[in-house]
Amino acid sequence: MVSASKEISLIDISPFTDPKSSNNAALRADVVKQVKQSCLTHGFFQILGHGVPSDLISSVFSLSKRFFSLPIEDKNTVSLTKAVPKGNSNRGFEIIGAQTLEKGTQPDLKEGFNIGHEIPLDHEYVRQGKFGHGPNQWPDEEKLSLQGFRKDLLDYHRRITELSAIVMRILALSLDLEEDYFDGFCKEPEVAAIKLLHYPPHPVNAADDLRGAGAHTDFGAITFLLQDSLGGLEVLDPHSKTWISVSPVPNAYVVNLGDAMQRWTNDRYISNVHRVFNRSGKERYSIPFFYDGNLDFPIEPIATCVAEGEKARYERTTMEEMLNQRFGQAYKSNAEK
Ligand SMILES: O=C(O)CCC(=O)C(=O)O
Ligand SMILES: [Fe+2]
Repeated sequence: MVSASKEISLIDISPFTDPKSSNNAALRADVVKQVKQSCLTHGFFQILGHGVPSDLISSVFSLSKRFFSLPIEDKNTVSLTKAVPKGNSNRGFEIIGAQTLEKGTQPDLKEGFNIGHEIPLDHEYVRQGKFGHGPNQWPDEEKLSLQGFRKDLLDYHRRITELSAIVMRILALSLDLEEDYFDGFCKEPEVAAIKLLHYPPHPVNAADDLRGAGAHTDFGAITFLLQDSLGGLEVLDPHSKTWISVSPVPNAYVVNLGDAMQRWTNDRYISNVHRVFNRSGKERYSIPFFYDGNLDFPIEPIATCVAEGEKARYERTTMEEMLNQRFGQAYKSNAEK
């Protein structure tokens, strides 16, 4: 059963983004309280007042639609299989079925395009063979009528990275930490990545084990998702174990916590299970941004999240170890088939 999403709060974070209200302590405290409540219950909320320009959001959506509507041969000019270093970079276009996010289901009915911070081939993460890292692949804008693709996507990457740092500050405050507690986590935005996604309509007679995106939790710290007006994102309600559909709100971000946040908070905050079915009968587009910080940043329960007498539920690990393991699983389950 899927119910509507009044459970997922819509929070105006402008007291943290708009200089006009940013010295109003009461408004800021109210935002922190609402965010905390959402993190404790669903690990999902939506935000408005985020400051990312709506014309940039529209442009990124329309570039994404133009890209995915190209013939497969054109999309394959920037195929993930051509990314360098070979086999180790996840920058570029991935075909329908490249990922299987839920074990035991068919490969996901979605195609994607991964774009990260612009890094050169001699960047230290690339030289060290860190998984997923390589230079971006850019389509030929003139030939494929994608003028502005690179500029707008990089602009978007910069804006959403800035927003992520602000939301991490709100999260730090919600955990009774200094506002700048997580600042070191994303000193350099190499790891944070945009994923353009396209979901064809879910076939009416599809087998039971077909998903747009299979049930999963997100790998990193926090995800900022733009979804179009069609809906289709579902979040598991941890109490009733029913699926809640996340209603699209124009220009709002769906924000959800990833596994690193659940570990930091010793399970107080939830990295919640979610999935996608595009039952709209139309082409669905969404744009997640995965805010995964510096690879060597330690991930272990934070002292304020472990009460006296309580045990830390997780060993110390790093962002790199967490990402390697989860990425490996999501792509490996296909390779094994
Ligand atoms: O497309 C969506 O609405 C969600 C995608 C998602 O959950 C993911 O890529 O991790
Ligand atoms: Fe996700």
